Amino acid sequence: MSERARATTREVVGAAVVDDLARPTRLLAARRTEPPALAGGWEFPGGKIDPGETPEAALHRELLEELGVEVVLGERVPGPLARGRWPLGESWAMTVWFAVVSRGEPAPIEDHDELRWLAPDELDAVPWLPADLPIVHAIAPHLRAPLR
Ligand SMILES: Nc1nc2c([nH]c(=O)n2[C@H]2C[C@H](O)[C@@H](COP(=O)(O)OP(=O)(O)OP(=O)(O)O)O2)c(=O)[nH]1
Repeated sequence: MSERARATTREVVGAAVVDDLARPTRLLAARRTEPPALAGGWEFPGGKIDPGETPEAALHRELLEELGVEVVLGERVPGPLARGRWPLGESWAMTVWFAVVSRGEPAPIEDHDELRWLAPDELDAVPWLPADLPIVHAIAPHLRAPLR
């Protein structure tokens, strides 16, 4: 990453929403509706941090706006950049937390048109945004096969 890109890195937060923080068996994926270049790609719900907002507050706000849920945040999914963030192209970086829903039922209210709970063997079943693939692969070993 160039010095210029580093100087202008924009901060994004995302949630790896799972069914259970202690024994996760499913990961929630959300399909974007915009912008056109990203529409149809699957991602971690979340978004940009507003000025003056903490990353955690931004994530709670985004999940309420986008999915209509309150969550409890767990550990971060540590990425390769400073402060454990994940690169999103040249000029964006995303911090990702495991999260579990504490109130409400996730629905594609804003910015998404479909949600899917993915079991470990379904993680590759949706076309993730390219930058998200390494994050999905980092999460995969944490997911256990659901009890049937
Ligand atoms: N939220 C989210 N954004 C991602 C992911 N992967 C990825 O490349 N991105 C990109 C897409 C966008 O360029 C940027 C985040 O923007 P966003 O559109 O989600 O942010 P926002 O909800 O605050 O949007 P807005 O208010 O500016 O419209 O990061 C991901 O997993 N989750």
